[in-house]
Amino acid sequence: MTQVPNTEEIKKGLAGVVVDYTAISKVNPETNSLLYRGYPVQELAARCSMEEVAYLLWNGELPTQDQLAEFEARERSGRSLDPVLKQVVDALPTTSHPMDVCRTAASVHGARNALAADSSREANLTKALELFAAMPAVVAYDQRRRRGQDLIEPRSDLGYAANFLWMTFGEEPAPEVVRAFEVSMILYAEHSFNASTFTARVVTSTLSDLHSAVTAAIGALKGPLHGGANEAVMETFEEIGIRTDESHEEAKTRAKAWMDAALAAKKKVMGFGHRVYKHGDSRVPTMKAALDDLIAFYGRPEVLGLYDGLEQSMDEAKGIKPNLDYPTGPAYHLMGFDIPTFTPLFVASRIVGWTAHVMEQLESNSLIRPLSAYNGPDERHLD
Ligand SMILES: CC(=O)SCCNC(=O)CCNC(=O)[C@H](O)C(C)(C)COP(=O)(O)OP(=O)(O)OC[C@H]1O[C@@H](n2cnc3c(N)ncnc32)[C@H](O)[C@@H]1OP(=O)(O)O
Ligand SMILES: O=C([O-])CC(=O)C(=O)O
Repeated sequence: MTQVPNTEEIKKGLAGVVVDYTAISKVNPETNSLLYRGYPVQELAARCSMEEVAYLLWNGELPTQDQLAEFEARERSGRSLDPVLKQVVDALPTTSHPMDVCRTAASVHGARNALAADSSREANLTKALELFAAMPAVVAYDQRRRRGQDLIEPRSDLGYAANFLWMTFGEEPAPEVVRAFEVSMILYAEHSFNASTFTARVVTSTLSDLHSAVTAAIGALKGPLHGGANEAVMETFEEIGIRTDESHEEAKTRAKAWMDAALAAKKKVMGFGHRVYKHGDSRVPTMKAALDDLIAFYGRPEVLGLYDGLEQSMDEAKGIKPNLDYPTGPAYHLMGFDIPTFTPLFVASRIVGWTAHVMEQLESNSLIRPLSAYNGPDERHLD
């Protein structure tokens, strides 16, 4: 390609630009499908644990029973909140967003890691697993301290998803809730060259380290056009008003009226639309089924009414479909998470995808450095 920028080649937002190969996941908007290392994500969500999916994304194959046992043992041994990290978290104001706490925690993890500067695949696999194991404690404790509650120690008899809920709420979670939560974690784990993963790859392409890449990716995920949308969805539900005494139909009617007014005011409604999927997000049906199970479990038809009303009105007015952040928002609300904890939950899961991409980028690295077309003042000189 010529080094003299051709303005006709400008692709704002890199829309439609194919930047590199990846063998980690395949997003196919034509068939509305998503494969992790060749496996449909729906099959993985139905039949696998989050630990198995993490192993698959990092290693390319599902684990044997022995490999899984070893992997689980390592994950379980890394779940406690490092006392130094706890001091750092405690020193951060509760007015800060929990995503700022996550970003700080990832950075502190790197600064305290003996392997920080070692970017061999072996060291990166170790650091990725350590971060994956440790982040739930940060997310769970941060929500608890904001509620004036103490740290809960992890339980090594529970799987990743059940332990995450245990450390957040200090109660043995119901199997229905664990399953819905685990499905959300699996669906959030990986999605090719999305903005935060691309950020991680850009950082890695400079031969910087894994924790720097993850820290930067957390910053990219925070925005409401990306991961921050799951929080914004629930803020919309709250703005419309969640009335537990309302029927499905009553709630749906109010939600439709809210959406009609929002679209008439040319508002962008978070949780809808996607850069790649234009006919619906491949993950939504699976997460919607998990949300339906939660709604039945908690007996909350009015939440479904709000969900259906917004979705239907948006579809009728603009034909724009929900993305994954749309069903996860109300699902996390029903599970009892506070809204500002929603995007940190996404972080805890996406750490797997980001770090898989860090390792892949290093396998055939090329510095990521596109061109720009200058449109500032013509050359001029100091008087
Ligand atoms: C897990 C995830 O990160 S999924 C994404 C989460 N993000 C959100 O939910 C934020 C809301 N959605 C959006 O802002 C967008 O749909 C994006 C950023 C996700 C994708 O954006 P793009 O591919 O750049 O599409 P773009 O924003 O140009 O939208 C195309 C048209 O659809 C409209 N549109 C897209 N999404 C929405 C929405 N959520 N609400 C209202 N209108 C929308 C745009 O206004 C635009 O209309 P126009 O052509 O009349 O100007
Ligand atoms: O792919 C994207 O652009 C955003 C997304 O859905 C994700 O990161 O899961």
